[in-house]
Amino acid sequence: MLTGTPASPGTAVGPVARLAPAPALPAAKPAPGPDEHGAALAALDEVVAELEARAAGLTGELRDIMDTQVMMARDPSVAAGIKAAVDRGEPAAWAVHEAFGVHLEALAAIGGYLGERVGDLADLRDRAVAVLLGLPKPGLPEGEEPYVLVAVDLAPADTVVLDPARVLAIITEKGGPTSHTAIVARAMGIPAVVACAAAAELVPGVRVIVDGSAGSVEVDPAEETVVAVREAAQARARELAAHTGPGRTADDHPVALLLNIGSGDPGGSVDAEGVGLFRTEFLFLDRTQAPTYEEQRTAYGAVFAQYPGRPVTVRTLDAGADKPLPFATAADEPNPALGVRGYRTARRHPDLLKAQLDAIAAAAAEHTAKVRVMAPMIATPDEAADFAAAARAAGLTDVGVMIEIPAAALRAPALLAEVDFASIGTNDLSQYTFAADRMLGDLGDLLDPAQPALLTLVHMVARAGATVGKPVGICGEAAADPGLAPVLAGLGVTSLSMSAPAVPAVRAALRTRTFADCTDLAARALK
Ligand SMILES: C=C(OP(=O)(O)O)C(=O)O
Ligand SMILES: [Mg+2]
Repeated sequence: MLTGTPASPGTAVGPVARLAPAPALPAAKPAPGPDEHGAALAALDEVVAELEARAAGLTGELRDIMDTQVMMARDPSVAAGIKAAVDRGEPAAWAVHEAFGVHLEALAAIGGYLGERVGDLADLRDRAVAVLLGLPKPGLPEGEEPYVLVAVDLAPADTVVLDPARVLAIITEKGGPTSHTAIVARAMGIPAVVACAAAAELVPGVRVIVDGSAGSVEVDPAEETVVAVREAAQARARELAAHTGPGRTADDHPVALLLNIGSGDPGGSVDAEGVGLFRTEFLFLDRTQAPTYEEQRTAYGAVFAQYPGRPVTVRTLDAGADKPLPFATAADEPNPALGVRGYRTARRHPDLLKAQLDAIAAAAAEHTAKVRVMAPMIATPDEAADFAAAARAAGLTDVGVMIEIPAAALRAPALLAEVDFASIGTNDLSQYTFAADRMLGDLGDLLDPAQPALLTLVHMVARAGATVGKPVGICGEAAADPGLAPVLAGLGVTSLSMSAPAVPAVRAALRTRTFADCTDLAARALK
């Protein structure tokens, strides 16, 4: 039995498949053939064709990530670098390696968001080199058999093409519960265990049982165990399907179940009461300039159209830190998580916020969705008041703030006096309460949303909301945890917002307890 950090709930059984490693250039360099330049370009064409085929079935943010990678492969300076190396007598694989290497160093030196694309460029290089050396391409295993994917960590380009029909579960040696891998796995409903260092020893083909709720991996289980796990999973699926409709406890205390959406909106057909967090960053990422007012208005309208009569909570741009933007974020901040990010971006770029609020208001006027708007990373009542004034000036009437900074939770009554609702972002609130980088798997214990200090802050905000009769929801990953949902309800939150696959288990967890059970659990959790 191996243990790691639970990252996406559910159990699965299947054979291990590993992410193919990057190919290494052989120590002995062969003499160049007659057309090394042609061979190198053909290998690059093959890689591009494959990436384009992957991109074809995608939309939104995932599509953008793939398109950018294709653009990198097509960059004329890469072709020029290959030609120069071949002219100096390098064989094709070496020429490709060298040409990409120059760009890799340059990107890494720039740092920030561009620096983070180093992995994408290295992936292109490795794919082309693998073609030239006749080795398997790095990345996801090929073939049709479903498997349990094991990796050190997953590159964004790998996570975007994960197929839930083939990937039964994910185990990574690194990564934390709020890492990219974990978020994508939860959004796709794939069980996952991260920060499982011992997974390094798992050999391809061995059968494992992955329990994404417990964070455990059983290696080579007995047949009876496999049968029992499969039966339990089927029974669980039947139990979840038995509950539908709005979120409420066994004695009908309402806790609204809302969706977290971004570019990949699951649409209005999901059995949820509306949208609790519409992340708008996807419109702004991978671009050199902000999207225009018209572009934004169209994009927001397309989402509002999916939720007639239901709440859609739009979060204004949350740039900076893990989401740097060339036109909005300074590349040289020594500590971007504590920098000019989230709502603070409006200090330098008030025009960005104004255009966004205007576009949201214009799109809202064209649809019946109950559009709410909230700002990320609000720290003080003054910021809440300024944001509320800007949103109301744009014509928006239901205005809120995210509580992601301990200062905001501590002053919740004063903040709530300025706005209509609050939504607690537990991912960042954990990070700032525990001074623990939300991406670090090593600090998973501190980032555990059941930490009493975090629950104490949630309680303070929920109580402040109850006192003045204003809703206080949670839209961080804590809201997707069925084990924690009754505790959060008992602390007094009025809604839980999560990715679509998480809704049924959270709904069932609430339905099977009375509100008195929930308050009792909450009191015990606080202790
Ligand atoms: C919901 C949150 O925002 P994000 O994950 O987008 O920072 C959060 O911080 O909990
Ligand atoms: Mg946040």
